[in-house]
Amino acid sequence: MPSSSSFAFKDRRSRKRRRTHVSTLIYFCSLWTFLSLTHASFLPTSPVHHFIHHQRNPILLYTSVEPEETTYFSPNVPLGHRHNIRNSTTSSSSSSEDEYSFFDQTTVTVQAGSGGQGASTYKRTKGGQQGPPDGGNGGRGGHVVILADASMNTLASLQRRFVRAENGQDGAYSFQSGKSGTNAVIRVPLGTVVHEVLEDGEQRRMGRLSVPQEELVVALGGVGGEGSGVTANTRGVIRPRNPPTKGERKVLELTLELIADVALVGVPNAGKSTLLAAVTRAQPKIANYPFTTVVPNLGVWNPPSPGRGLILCDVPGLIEGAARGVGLGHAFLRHVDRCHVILHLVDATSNDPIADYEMLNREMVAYGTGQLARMPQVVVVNKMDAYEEGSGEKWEEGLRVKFTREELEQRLKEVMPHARLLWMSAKEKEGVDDLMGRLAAFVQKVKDSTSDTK
Ligand SMILES: Nc1nc2c(ncn2[C@@H]2O[C@H](COP(=O)(O)OP(=O)(O)OP(=O)(O)O)[C@@H](O)[C@H]2O)c(=O)[nH]1
Ligand SMILES: [Mg+2]
Repeated sequence: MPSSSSFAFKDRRSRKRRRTHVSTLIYFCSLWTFLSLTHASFLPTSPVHHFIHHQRNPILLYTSVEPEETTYFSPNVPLGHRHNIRNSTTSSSSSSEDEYSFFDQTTVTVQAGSGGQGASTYKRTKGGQQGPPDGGNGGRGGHVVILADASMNTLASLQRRFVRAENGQDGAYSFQSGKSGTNAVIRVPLGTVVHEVLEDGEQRRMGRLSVPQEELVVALGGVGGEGSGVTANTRGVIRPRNPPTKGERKVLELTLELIADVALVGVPNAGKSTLLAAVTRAQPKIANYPFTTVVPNLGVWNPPSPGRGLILCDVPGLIEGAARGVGLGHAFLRHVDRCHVILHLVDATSNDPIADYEMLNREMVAYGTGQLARMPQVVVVNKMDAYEEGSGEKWEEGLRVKFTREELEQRLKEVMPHARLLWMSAKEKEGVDDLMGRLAAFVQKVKDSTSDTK
């Protein structure tokens, strides 16, 4: 039988335990209320939390339990996930913008470095007295230099719109001249022409970079200030008389001029890039959709036996209205203009190869002063493998030929100014060597005749 004192002890103990429980409960309830008001998103979802959070920051609203079906951009997608989606769409949209802009012309502002200050110091003699002036000259400001880089083929990488060279360092005591500022180097592809844009909007040609590693100084750095020091050439001055000068600042327009022997011209998907890849080491993008090429690609074809090679320019596909600028036609036709010979590729599997051929010639005649119309043209029908026997697989791939080979040849010759028509398959590399051999001889003839007439 428990004693009365032990009963009293137990009673006190159980009351104490109850009190502890109640105070713990009160503590958790108040903590709950506090957290729900301040950090609602960390807590399990309840309509109250939703409401509070929604009011404060609807963008950050998401449930702690991910909904079964998440829709992109829904506020219910966890934040990290949503960020990924956003990033990927932003980057893809910007890259597609990049792809469809034509980077052969850009404007850049350059600022050469200013000269450093000349020092105005005096030699300290043993007794702490001031000796003769010993200030060094300020360093020269860095120049802005344009450098021809053979590994580049567009101005696309020139994202910086403002280029600044380093300032020269200041001179110091004991005849220490300041270090010259480092030059700023702008790398551009070969064939870049540099113009200075003057204040009245007029342009002054500064030069063209055509040899690898060629340099063009476009903005001169400022001259360093004169120091006070006595040297063999200067008598020493109490205060430097010639202050440093500022570096030049210029607005430059850079234009990429591609000069090739042969321009590969054709409607989108004709196989121009396939031909370039087949005969040169260039690796243009090739795909079965129009406008795969958006920037002209250059490639060098080397003949099998030693001789003169050919520079080929794969011009992006041209469409109706190109001469008026449709589909960046102006920019592309400008490159055709600078070549010696046009290689006109006709796609045998097009819906209407003859209409394509005539349309392209119309555009070339309409472009500029009509000089493209006078440019010699070699016509070649591509994708002749589509006619080959057993071309069943090709039909499955969706290649269709509207006319037989003879019909197409006859119809083309009816609209062509001459009867020299070549056939090839750029993909299967059939007829390609023959074409290139003839082309090289023809280009040489054209070059010889133009140099004769000059
Ligand atoms: N069967 C066959 N397909 C070819 C031939 N030449 C090119 N193609 C295909 O035609 C499609 C277009 O080729 P591209 O070389 O990208 O055409 P492109 O003229 O450069 O096209 P754009 O850059 O859009 O102007 C690709 O799927 C090639 O594989 C060929 O001789 N035979
Ligand atoms: Mg192409």
